[in-house]
Amino acid sequence: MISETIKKDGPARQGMLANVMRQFEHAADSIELNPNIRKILAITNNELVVHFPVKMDSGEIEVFTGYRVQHNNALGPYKGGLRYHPTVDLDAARALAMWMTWKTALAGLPYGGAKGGIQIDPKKYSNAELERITRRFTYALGDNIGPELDIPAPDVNTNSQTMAWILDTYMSTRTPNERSKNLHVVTGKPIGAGGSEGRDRATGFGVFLTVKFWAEKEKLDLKGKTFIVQGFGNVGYWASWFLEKEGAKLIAVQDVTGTYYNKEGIPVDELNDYQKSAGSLEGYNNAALMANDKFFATDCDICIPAALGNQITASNAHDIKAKVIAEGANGPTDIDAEEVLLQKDITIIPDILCNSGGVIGSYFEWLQNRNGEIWTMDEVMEKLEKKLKTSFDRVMNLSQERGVDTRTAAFMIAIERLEQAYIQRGIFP
Ligand SMILES: NC(=O)C1=CN([C@@H]2O[C@H](COP(=O)(O)OP(=O)(O)OC[C@H]3O[C@@H](n4cnc5c(N)ncnc54)[C@H](O)[C@@H]3O)[C@@H](O)[C@H]2O)C=CC1
Ligand SMILES: O=C(O)CCC(=O)C(=O)O
Repeated sequence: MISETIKKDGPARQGMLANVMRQFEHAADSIELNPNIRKILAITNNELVVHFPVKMDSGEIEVFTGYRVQHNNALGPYKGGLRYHPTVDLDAARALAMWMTWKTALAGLPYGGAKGGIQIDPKKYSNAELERITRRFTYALGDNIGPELDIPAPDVNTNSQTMAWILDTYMSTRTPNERSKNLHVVTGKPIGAGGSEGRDRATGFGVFLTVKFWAEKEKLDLKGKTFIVQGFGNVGYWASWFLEKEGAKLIAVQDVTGTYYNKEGIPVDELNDYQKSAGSLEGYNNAALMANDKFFATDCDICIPAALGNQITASNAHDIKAKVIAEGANGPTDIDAEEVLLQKDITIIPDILCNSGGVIGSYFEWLQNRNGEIWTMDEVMEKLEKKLKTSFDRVMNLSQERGVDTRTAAFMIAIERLEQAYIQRGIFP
């Protein structure tokens, strides 16, 4: 049981799991969540750990460890990304799966929450090896994923190509008659393989939209505002692209190789072109190198963590100067940092709201595959904006009405939706 694991290890274990559990417990207290439902939501439904062998280019065999944690499916099939990273383990997958449950519930989607991945540093492997690793992982997951059961999507170090390999491998295990009915086993696919227009940019677009809604609420103009971005991958790039288009200026960016600063502004597409040719931001010379631990202290209006969890901590939160933190990443702010930020009156657009454009885009892809439809980019973006605006307003209104912080408000809406589902089904009157 998750709660027991955390209690046993005590407060010294400040991982993402401890954070999500404390966020959950705080919101559950605030809505006086039915104690029986609380027990159910505090644990994961299923946890799968697989070890699978793969032949490397050298001919040697390596054995990899993969995870898929399915937290809850009261509202629909499990949904959530697959991460390829050395930090992926059972606790990370549990935490990220729980966040998915709250995220899909808050967005009003017919989904539950799951997450998984492989404990691997993908940079060490060739493309051909990554393809074989992904295909063997898919075999190992077997019938634990499926278009109406558990639908993976991209996350850190996975992309549309990874999803296409999973789709192809999964389909090869179906009978010929079933194959075309399984396109929606994964989302975030390339367009030609059943993907949706707009899913590539959906998360970053959603991050941008929530910043735009915040600015409108505060009666601020985004034109001329400065922003910093940690992580220049799928989420960081697209969030930057849309913000720049609105007239805001990217002045600092950090990736795994370092931190790059230019107070005159860093052109987003130029930076992306550089990254595409160089493989990372390393060596980008239209910006000065800056100490990594000074990144969050940069003088700016908007701060977008869009990399890994637990990046904003008690040790750097005091120095943050931004007026708003838009959490593109999952779990970037730990509990202690959150207290500091709230005291400093910095607005947090919480991850389960801020980055929910991704799973909303995935839902649109899944619906199109399921119904044999193809939507245009404009349709996708319009529907996404409408859904996000509804969520954003609900969170901000509840936060104001109940006098709670924005994260707690977002969790309250999500958890109440789940509570209602259990009660209406008559299991826990
Ligand atoms: N891809 C998606 O649709 C969604 C992603 N997210 C979350 O957004 C975050 C980023 O995901 P993606 O952009 O998809 O990943 P990605 O793999 O495309 O990019 C990750 C970026 O983070 C950087 N990074 C990695 N470790 C770092 C470190 N220690 N310090 C600074 N930068 C570091 C990498 O260099 C890279 O620029 C993750 O937390 C993910 O869970 C959330 C919702 C959906
Ligand atoms: O698109 C999806 O299904 C989920 C993406 C994801 O992993 C996330 O929102 O954290």
